[in-house]
Amino acid sequence: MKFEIVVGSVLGASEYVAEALETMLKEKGHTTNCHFQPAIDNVDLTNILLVVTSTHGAGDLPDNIQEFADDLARENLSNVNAIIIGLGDSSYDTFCEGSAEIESIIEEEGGTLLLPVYQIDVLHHPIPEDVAVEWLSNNLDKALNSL
Ligand SMILES: Cc1cc2nc3c(=O)[nH]c(=O)nc-3n(C[C@H](O)[C@H](O)[C@H](O)COP(=O)(O)O)c2cc1C
Repeated sequence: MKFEIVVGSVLGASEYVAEALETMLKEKGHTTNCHFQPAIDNVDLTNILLVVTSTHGAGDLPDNIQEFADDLARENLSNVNAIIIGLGDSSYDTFCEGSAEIESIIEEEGGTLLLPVYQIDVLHHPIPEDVAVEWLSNNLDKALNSL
């Protein structure tokens, strides 16, 4: 399968997660395009959309993914299959709201989430790429079987 990995990050943690996921997916024989500065025109939405994003500000998406999210909300996503991983810190009462925003956009525009959103609390998982790789490895077959 082909994956478009779209990253929202301020401090780099989500980028590490995306890179680790990319390595794992390639090891399993999949193809990946990783977008650290995502632009809707460069993301092939016929592939599986894998969004990895943190939350910043007061529950906001990182700046680098904001325009992509706005553009995504203007698309018809009825043929889009997506997986979302959110990074956040549960000491904020806006825990992982950035990933929740992406989830809302995908659902409102008719897209399909292949798995429930996986939220990583960096307070408890200081190396988020480890749990992200473990989670996606364990759930990939289930996600792909639903296609
Ligand atoms: C200024 C600032 C604001 C943050 N706001 C939130 C927030 O509202 N909700 C949340 O869940 N996490 C919040 N976080 C935690 C980050 O999402 C978390 O540290 C994440 O791992 C950062 O990933 P990144 O390096 O990819 O940006 C905030 C972190 C900082 C430094």
